[in-house]
Amino acid sequence: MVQIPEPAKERLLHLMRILEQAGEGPLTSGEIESRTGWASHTIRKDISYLEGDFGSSSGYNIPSLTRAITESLGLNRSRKFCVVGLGRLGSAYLNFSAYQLGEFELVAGFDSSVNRVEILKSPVPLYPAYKMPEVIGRFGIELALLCVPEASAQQAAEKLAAAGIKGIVNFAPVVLDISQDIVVRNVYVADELRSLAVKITPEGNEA
Ligand SMILES: NC(=O)c1ccc[n+]([C@@H]2O[C@H](COP(=O)([O-])OP(=O)(O)OC[C@H]3O[C@@H](n4cnc5c(N)ncnc54)[C@H](O)[C@@H]3O)[C@@H](O)[C@H]2O)c1
Repeated sequence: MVQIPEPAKERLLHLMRILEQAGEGPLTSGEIESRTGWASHTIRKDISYLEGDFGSSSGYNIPSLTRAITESLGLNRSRKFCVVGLGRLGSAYLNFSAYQLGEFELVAGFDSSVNRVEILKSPVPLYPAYKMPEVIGRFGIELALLCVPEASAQQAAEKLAAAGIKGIVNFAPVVLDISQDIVVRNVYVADELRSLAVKITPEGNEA
């Protein structure tokens, strides 16, 4: 199988979201360019990593291209995930409707506060944090959204690692020090704002 470079994978994931919203199609590389700002040759190069025939002169066939991206990126099977830390942020993710879209299945929530677990209304079962090893193993949970305070994040991540979790989306503003076998994505709003600020600041302008 062709090795797809990481930046191309990121763009293909973004393209998948565009395809999901594009309706019947077909969709031309020019239309993709105008929605993303990526150069047409970059789009064509990214799509060339995929196996199959999606058409291109009059536009890409949306269902075929979506299927090819899904298969090439290994997204063609369902994965179970949990939310750890059920405060303001974590409890919002418990009810996020996008999870009903398919490939990710929310199966459990955990919090160190037994009281929180008992009072919160949730579409999935909630457990005290000490049950993470048992529940994660029993359901085969692969991924976790980590929504605990900064001071608890490292310890909670270590517990998730010991329980066999494979990937963590870390919302706490701390860089986790855990096994490199576990994939971590850090999601910080402050970083996104910084990234915007960098982009809108003219080069060399220190103000
Ligand atoms: N990434 C972002 O852009 C962004 C935005 C907002 C908040 N945050 C971060 O998200 C985290 C959660 O924020 P919040 O406002 O929901 O906090 P919160 O205080 O409302 O909730 C935290 C929850 O985590 C639980 N908890 C604490 N230690 C735990 C552990 N070891 N195991 C399981 N549960 C544990 C607490 O009982 C509490 O219910 C914080 O680190 C915050 O800085 C990030």
